[in-house]
Amino acid sequence: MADRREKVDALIIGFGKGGKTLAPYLAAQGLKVIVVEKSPLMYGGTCINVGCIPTKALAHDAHLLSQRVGLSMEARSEAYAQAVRDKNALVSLLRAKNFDNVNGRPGATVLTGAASFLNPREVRVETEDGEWIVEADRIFINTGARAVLPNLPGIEGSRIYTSTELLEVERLPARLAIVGGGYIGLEFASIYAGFGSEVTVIERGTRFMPREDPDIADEVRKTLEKKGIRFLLNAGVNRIEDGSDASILHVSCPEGESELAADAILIAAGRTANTEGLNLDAAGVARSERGFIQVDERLRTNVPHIWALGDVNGGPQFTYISLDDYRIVRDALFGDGGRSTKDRHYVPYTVFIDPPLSQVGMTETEALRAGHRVKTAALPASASPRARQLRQTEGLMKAVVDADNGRLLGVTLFAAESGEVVNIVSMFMKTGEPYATLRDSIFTHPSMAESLNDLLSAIG
Ligand SMILES: Cc1cc2nc3c(=O)[nH]c(=O)nc-3n(C[C@H](O)[C@H](O)[C@H](O)COP(=O)(O)OP(=O)(O)OC[C@H]3O[C@@H](n4cnc5c(N)ncnc54)[C@H](O)[C@@H]3O)c2cc1C
Ligand SMILES: NC(=O)c1ccc[n+]([C@@H]2O[C@H](COP(=O)([O-])OP(=O)(O)OC[C@H]3O[C@@H](n4cnc5c(N)ncnc54)[C@H](O)[C@@H]3O)[C@@H](O)[C@H]2O)c1
Repeated sequence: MADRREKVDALIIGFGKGGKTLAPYLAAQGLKVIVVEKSPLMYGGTCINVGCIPTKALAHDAHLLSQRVGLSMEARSEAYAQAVRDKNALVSLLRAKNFDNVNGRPGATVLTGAASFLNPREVRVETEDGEWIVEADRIFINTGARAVLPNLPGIEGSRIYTSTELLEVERLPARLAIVGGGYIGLEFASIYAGFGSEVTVIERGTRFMPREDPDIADEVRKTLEKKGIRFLLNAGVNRIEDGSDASILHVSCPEGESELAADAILIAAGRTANTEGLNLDAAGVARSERGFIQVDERLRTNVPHIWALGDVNGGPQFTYISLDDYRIVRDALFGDGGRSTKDRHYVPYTVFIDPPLSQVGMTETEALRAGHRVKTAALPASASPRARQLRQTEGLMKAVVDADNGRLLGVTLFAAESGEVVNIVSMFMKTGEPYATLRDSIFTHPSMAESLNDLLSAIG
C-alpha cells in the first residue's frame, strides 16, 4: 500500500532543463504539476550541478591561472582547491534557486525520490518519507544521461572517476589520464592542464576532432599540446592496475604497448540515457537500439500522453537543445503544434577548451561533400586586437561561403570569446543574407565580433 496517492495534470520525471522550464509554464496555465527528482543534490539537473556551470567555472579559473607564470605546484594545487570550493558555492546557490523556481510556484511541487512506472498512467516514487503513487494525465520524461563506463579490467579501481566524481575532488591530480577525447575529455584536459596537471588523453578514434576540418583540428591539437596535453590516438586501454602510489593504465596504440602512471583517471567515453529504474516496459514506452527513448519530431513517445525531453530522447546532448525541447512541447500543448525538431537550423556549439572552439553550419569538408562549390578564408586569432588585449592570441578562424550564391555556409571560431560570437553568426545565417552583409556590418571595437569583418573580407 502506498503511503500517499496524488492525481495531477502533469508529471515531470527528472529535473532537467526542459522539464524545469516546462513545470512553471504548465503551473501558470492552471495545471497541477509534480516534478520528481531522485537526488536532492540534483535540483536543477545536470547542467547546473555537474555539467556546464561547474565545468565552465573551473575553466574560467584555470584560464586565469594559466596566465600566471612561475607558480609552484603547491600554489597551483591551492588555487585549484579554492576554485573547487568557489564552484561548489556557485552550484549550491543555483541549486537552491532552481528548486524555488519550481517548488515556489502555485500549482507546482517537487517530490524527491526515484520514479518508476507502474502502468502508463501511474508512477511510483520512493521518497524518504515513504512511497507515493502519482497518477497523471500527461507525463514528461526528462531524466538525462550518465557516463558510460567501458567494460575493462580494473574499471572499478580507486582512482577512476566520471566527470561528476572528479568535479568533487579538491586535490589537484599531478598526473591525469583521460579516456575519451570528445567534449568532456577535451574540456577537462584543458581545465586540468590550466591548473598544472600533466594530462594524457587516450582516444580510440584515429583522428583528432574528426568532425572539424583538418586545418582547425591541427591548430587545436597544436595549441593544446603546447599547454602540455599529450594525445594518444587510435589507442585503447587494455586494463588498469591499482598501485599503492598510482594507477597504471596498460595502453595499446599503433606505436605499441605502453604503461601510463596516473593519480586520477577520468572516464569520458560518452553518455547514455538514464532509463534504468524507470520501468518503461510497464508504460509500454519504446526505446531505440542505443537505449534512448524513441520520440517523434514533436517529442511524443509511442504512448500518446507520454513525452521525452532532453538527453534521454537521444537528441544532441546540450542544455540549449533540452530547452528547445521544452519549446516544442509547449507549442504542441498550447500553440499551433507547428514547432518540431526539424526546425533546428544552424545550431551552434562550443567546446570550452582554452581558447574555446565554436562552430555553426557546415565545415569545409561537409560543404564539399554536400556538393557546394566553396570559397574559404582563414584568419589567425592573433590578427584580432581584442585577442591581443586579452592575451589570448592562439587560435584560428575560418569561414566557408557558397561560391555560387554568396551565402555563408559555416563558420568555425577557435578563438577567445567565440562562445559569444558564434551566436551572432548563427542568427545571421538564419536570415539567408549574403555573407557580404555580415562582412560589412558595424561591430563595436575592440571586440572579437569585429573579427568577422576581417575574416569575411578575406573571402572577397
Ligand atoms: C561535464 C559536462 C559538461 C557539460 N557541458 C555542457 C555545456 O557547456 N553546454 C551544454 O549545452 N551542455 C553541456 N553538457 C550537457 C548538458 O549538461 C546536458 O545536455 C543537459 O544538462 C541535458 O539535460 P536534460 O534536460 O536532459 O536532463 P538533466 O539535466 O540531465 O536532468 C535529469 C535529471 O533527472 C534525474 N533523474 C534521473 N532518473 C530519475 C528517476 N528515475 N526519477 C527521478 N529523477 C531522475 C537526474 O538526477 C537529473 O537531475 C555537459 C554535460 C556534462 C556531463
Ligand atoms: N560544451 C558542451 O556543449 C559540452 C561539454 C561537455 C559535454 N557535452 C555533451 O555531453 C556529451 C557527452 O560527452 P563525452 O565527451 O562523454 O562524449 P563524446 O561522445 O563527445 O566523446 C566520447 C569520446 O570517447 C571516445 N571513446 C569511447 N570509448 C572509448 C574507449 N574505450 N577508449 C578510448 N576512447 C573512447 C569516443 O571515440 C569519443 O571520441 C557530448 O556529446 C556533448 O553533447 C557538451
